[in-house]
Amino acid sequence: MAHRFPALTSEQKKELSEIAQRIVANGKGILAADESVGTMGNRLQRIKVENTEENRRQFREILFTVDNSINQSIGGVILFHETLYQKDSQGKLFRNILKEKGIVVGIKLDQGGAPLAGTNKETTIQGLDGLSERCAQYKKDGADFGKWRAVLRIDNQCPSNLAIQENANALARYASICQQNGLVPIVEPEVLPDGDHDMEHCQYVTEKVLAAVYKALNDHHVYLEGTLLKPNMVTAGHACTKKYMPEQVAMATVTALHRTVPAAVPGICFLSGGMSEEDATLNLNAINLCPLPKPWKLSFSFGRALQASALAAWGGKAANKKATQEAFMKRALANCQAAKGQYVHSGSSGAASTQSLFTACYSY
Ligand SMILES: O=P(O)(O)OC[C@@]1(O)O[C@H](CO)[C@@H](O)[C@@H]1O
Repeated sequence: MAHRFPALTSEQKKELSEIAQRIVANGKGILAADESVGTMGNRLQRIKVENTEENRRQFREILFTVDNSINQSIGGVILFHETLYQKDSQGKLFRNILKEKGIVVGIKLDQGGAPLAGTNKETTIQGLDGLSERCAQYKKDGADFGKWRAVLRIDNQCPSNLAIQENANALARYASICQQNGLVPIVEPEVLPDGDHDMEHCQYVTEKVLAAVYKALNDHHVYLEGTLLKPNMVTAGHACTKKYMPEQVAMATVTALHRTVPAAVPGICFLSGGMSEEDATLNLNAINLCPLPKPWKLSFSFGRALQASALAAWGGKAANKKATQEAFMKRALANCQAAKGQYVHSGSSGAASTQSLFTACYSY
């Protein structure tokens, strides 16, 4: 079959691949600060702070106004719609603050799950209708990448073939629409850590899911060099009694990726999925030290594992700004080192950094 209807011009491809590479250059990763209003509410509840627009804005202002040297470890920040249009207390748009630091601005594009009838509580993700128009507007408003999270569960008869195919197709359709509008798509098929399955089963499922995702991306003519993957690390289920070392997680994770993700993909930025901050960093470090071929940058796109200590340090009080920024900077630096396989655990982590951040059936 001849390639008669190219999806993108060479200029579009160049722009997309440059954006993707910038985000993951030199051990940089992504701060996933795209919690929806409800998810942010759960986070704020843990520190007994009311979930108001002003409180969400204040916490994010503290993160985004951290010292400029953050740009050595954070290459991109994913924002929720509300945050893209919010300003700091001096009236400056957050997105401009980030851009001036040389950080690429991203936007969450998926709009939550809808049940797949006839399955064991599986879902597909909504948000494809009108997506092209939304992407065009976000690009005008300063975003250069998008994010879409699809969720797969491990359980009795899960993930079903239907859930795998449907979510892979939705991710590919989203990726294609993003690229048409100049946004690098972050493709996030998350296999949830809920369950008592062992690590080997997670690896099996992750491989099935990723293989379907890359088949669908190819079917939809997605330009892989202008994408980033955001997968789960391969771990045992949260309720599994068997425990695994970071080296074992790393071997299972890189094996699964090696079998399914083409070398054309510039970067793989893991989600943290409820691991403690320290576990997420140690696993990422082990992944980068894994002695298998690794043709992609292996980095992070953490939400909980980059913000838990910072949230705890903040506690809703402006007076804690310095401590909050220090906590955030510390995790960002640790993960940047881990993305280069250079993280050395100091043994002096604060309580918040070793606390499990797991939430059952984590959704929006
Ligand atoms: O698993 P983590 O690292 O905490 O978050 C990963 C993530 O995809 O899941 C969240 C879903 O609301 C998003 O905020 C975030 O981008």
